Amino acid sequence: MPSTDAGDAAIEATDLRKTYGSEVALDGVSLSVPPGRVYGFLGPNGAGKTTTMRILTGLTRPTSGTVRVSGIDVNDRRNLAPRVGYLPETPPLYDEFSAREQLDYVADLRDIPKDTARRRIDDYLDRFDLTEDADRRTGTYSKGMRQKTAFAQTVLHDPDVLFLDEPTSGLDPKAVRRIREFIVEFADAGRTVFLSTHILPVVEAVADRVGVLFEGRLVAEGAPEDVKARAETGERASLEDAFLEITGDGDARRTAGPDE
Ligand SMILES: Nc1ncnc2c1ncn2[C@@H]1O[C@H](COP(=O)(O)OP(=O)(O)OP(=O)(O)O)[C@@H](O)[C@H]1O
Repeated sequence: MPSTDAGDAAIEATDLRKTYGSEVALDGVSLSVPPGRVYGFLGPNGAGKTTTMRILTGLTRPTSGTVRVSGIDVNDRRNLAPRVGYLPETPPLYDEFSAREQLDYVADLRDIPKDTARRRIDDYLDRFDLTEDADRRTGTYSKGMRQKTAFAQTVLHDPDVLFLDEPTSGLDPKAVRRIREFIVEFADAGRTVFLSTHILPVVEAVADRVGVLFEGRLVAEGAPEDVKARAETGERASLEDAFLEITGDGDARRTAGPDE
């Protein structure tokens, strides 16, 4: 069957606009992510990243524009839900459940067969060093333990496209590495990750493509090397240098010196 680039995209967003009263949160955002890629989504506070992710996962309706994920219109929630995992910035966990109960509960909601669910739950608990605490209430967990539990519940149904909002928030270096490894393995298996984070070294380590959102517009997009090349600091520029240049904070960085 002949195919087009648009038809093949894992995420295809066209001219997204979102207004809240007179506030313009998104002002014509279009993006396309092929399967098997990791897309790093950057932007300063208030740029519209969360709004974009909620629209891409069908949780918020855009004022105008369209989104297809895995070829499915995001308004078609019944067909979309099994294909997509979304880790929001503040993940929903029931304090009174243990990690194991929380994951069992999500497996049930997702109709994952019992044997598969048990195997995956044991695997994720082990992978994220939660096995020993798996039967303790999540309400007694540290922030990092809650984040790891939430990550496991986001991927438990084996989605095709993963939307991650600050997935390494509150995690120790070992757990950050586990998440990075997971993202790379996931993409190597032909699946897609849309990763929003302020932790630029994580993006540099895993992203194939980077988009920078600023005041509701995608102001830079490309391979991390190409986006970095936009920084005036030249060859040795980091993604952070480029981010600060692109979002207009380059002056602050350049003038900060030992005299200040
Ligand atoms: N429900 C809402 N009602 C009114 N304004 C909103 C709402 N949600 C978001 N906004 C506004 O839209 C803009 C974008 O917010 P959004 O949360 O998407 O930014 P963000 O890039 O995710 O920021 P951060 O990095 O701080 O999480 C902000 O000006 C915010 O005040």
